[in-house]
Amino acid sequence: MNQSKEQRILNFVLQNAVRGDPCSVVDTIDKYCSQKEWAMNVGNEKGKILDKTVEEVNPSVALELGTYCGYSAVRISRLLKAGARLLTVEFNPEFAAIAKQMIEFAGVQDKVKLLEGPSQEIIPQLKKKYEVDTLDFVFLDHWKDRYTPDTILLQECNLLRKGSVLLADNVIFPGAPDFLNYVRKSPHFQCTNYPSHLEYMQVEDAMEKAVFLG
Ligand SMILES: CCCNc1ncnc2c1ncn2[C@@H]1O[C@H](/C=C/CNC(=O)c2cc(-c3ccc(F)cc3)cc(O)c2O)[C@H](C)[C@H]1O
Ligand SMILES: [Mg+2]
Repeated sequence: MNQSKEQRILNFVLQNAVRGDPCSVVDTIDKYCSQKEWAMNVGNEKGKILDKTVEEVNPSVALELGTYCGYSAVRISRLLKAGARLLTVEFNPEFAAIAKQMIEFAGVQDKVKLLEGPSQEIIPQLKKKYEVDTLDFVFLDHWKDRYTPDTILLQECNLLRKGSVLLADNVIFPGAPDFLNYVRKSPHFQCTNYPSHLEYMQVEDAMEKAVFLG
């Protein structure tokens, strides 16, 4: 049975990155996906916007929707202070298994909890089952038509507090038009757009930051 692209990415990391070094894992994925096979990791250009936002927020509790291979989970968790944690949600078991190995190889497993299942089921469990009070930071990078329903669900579950920061990937390409419409029209969010480019390509893309106002 021939390997999946995601398995090939993981193997390339296991053979070429430095175990326990999250930066080398991120750089090695970027090397593979820019030179050999494109994949939908946030990439290095938008990754720098993600880094800056995470450093600004300095979250104690962060949530990621759409783990995929674990690129942004490793990228985010490498910046977290001692004791801080990232909860990352992935409903595809094959991708969850890849991401788990990626996270462990990078040595960030103590900071990252991978929750396997659909976000619409996991989000309502965060308070009771995963002992979350409120979320300081949320990275949205799953199916683009799920950004809005999950943002509404986060509010309904009282998981956002005044100052909680949402950062959404791909608001230009593939695009998340209803999400942009929702957060920019809502009196509960203060939005900022960060123009960039699609990972590993010269296609325009952007990230949107939406700060919850309470
Ligand atoms: C209903 C379940 C919802 N709840 C869910 N709960 C848990 N996990 C979920 C849920 N919904 C999805 N996931 C997981 O998240 C991942 C999905 C990620 C999706 N990302 C894109 O589609 C994209 C496309 C392009 C792109 C650009 C140019 C192109 F030409 C082609 C593609 C670029 C990009 O940067 C992109 O992030 C993973 C594959 C999938 O299993
Ligand atoms: Mg993306």
